[in-house]
Parts: sequence; structure tokens; C-alpha cells
Amino acid sequence: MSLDFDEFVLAASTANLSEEPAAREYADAIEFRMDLADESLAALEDYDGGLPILATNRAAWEGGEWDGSDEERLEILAEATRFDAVDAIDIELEAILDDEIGTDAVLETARERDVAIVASAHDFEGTPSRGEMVSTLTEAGKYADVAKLAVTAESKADTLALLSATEQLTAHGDAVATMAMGEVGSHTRAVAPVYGSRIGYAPVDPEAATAPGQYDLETLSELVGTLGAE
Ligand SMILES: O=C1C[C@@](O)(C(=O)O)C[C@@H](O)[C@@H]1O
Repeated sequence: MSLDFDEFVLAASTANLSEEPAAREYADAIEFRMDLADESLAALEDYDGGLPILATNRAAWEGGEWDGSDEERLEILAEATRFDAVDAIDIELEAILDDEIGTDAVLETARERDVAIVASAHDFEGTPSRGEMVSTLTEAGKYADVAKLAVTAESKADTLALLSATEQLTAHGDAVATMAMGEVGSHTRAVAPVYGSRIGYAPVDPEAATAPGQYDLETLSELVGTLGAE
């Protein structure tokens, strides 16, 4: 697998894999938002780009646009792992912890195919306490190669709490990816990598942001390049 997340990965988020050439100059990977794409498996079949893919098929209940069953959603994600270009998949921690959803099969398929797993949690309402963020990331890390948490910052104190949790877990040797959504949190996308965050997300097309407060790809690449990543 070429995406092992030992170092910071800048992922260009898109629903359209034909944008890969525009991303290549700045990104390390493509985050393919399958939930936002039409015929996502056919698009993977046709993909001939050079950047490795992190496949995400985000449920509507976690801020995405997949509004069918979780069973089908995870089946499609598992199918995505058979493409050589797919080096990583993103699975919601909440799905992993929900016995009724059942993520064992997709997790096992990914492992068998040497595809990395990102276990993610999102808070679109606010920022949990520092302790809660540390627990969520620690829990996510039990199932995944990278534990990811995106929160919504409403104050500078929220952003500091997120960065502090990031620093603590990184110092402990855990692989985490963190970011604060929203305007107040934007700068964390550039700064969190300094504290160890392993993944940054930015849209190739600034008009097609996949989360509030994202920088465009070129800007985030320059900012992280200037500030440096762990
Ligand atoms: O979960 C994440 C992080 C994200 O929400 C962000 O805030 O950059 C963007 C999403 O595309 C990705 O799946």
C-alpha cells in the first residue's frame, strides 16, 4: 500500500475522478467521495490517474449524501477495495460501534487486501471537551490505521482543545487526523499537521468544498508546506 499515513497526506476531495490531473501538482492522494458521485464503482473502474485513492462513502447520518441502506453503502465501499488505486477507505466510527450496521466484513476485506483504514468521527454542532476528543480518537484508533476527528469550532478555545488533543495522541504514538470545520476552525487545517495530524482535506475545485471552512487545494498545500508537518 502506498498510503501508510506515516507522513502527512494531503487529500484532494472530489466526487469526480477526472479532476485527478488538476490535483496531482499539490495532493498526495485523492479522497473520492463516492456518496457524492454517480456510478462510483464504474468511475473507479475507469480511473487511470496516478494519485492513490482514499475512498469515502459517507452516510447522510454523518453529513454525507448516501441516503440508501448502510448495508449497501458498506458493500460498495468493500467493492472499492478491489481496485489497485484504492489504498485506503474511510469508515465512520459510529458505524463500527453499531452492531446492527455490521462493519466486520468491510474491515476484514480491507485488511485482506492491504488497504488502510481511516475511522472517522464528525461533530457538525460543536467541539466536545478535550477529554472526549481524546477518547473518541483513542477508540477510533483501535479499529484503524488512522483515527480521524472533524469538529465544528465555535471559539479559539475549541481550536486549541483540538490541537492539544492532537498533540497528546501524536506524542503517545497514535496516528490521528484532525480538523475543525467552520470559519473559526479554518486555520487548524494548516496548523494541525504541525501537531501531528496525518491527513488534510481540500477540494480541487474551490466551489466544491466537501466541508465548511476548507481551503482550496493549492492554498492548503502552500500553508502546510510553509508551516511544516510533524
Ligand atoms: O471527513 C472528512 C473531513 C472533511 O469533513 C473536512 O472537514 O475536511 C472533508 C470530508 O470530505 C472528509 O471525508
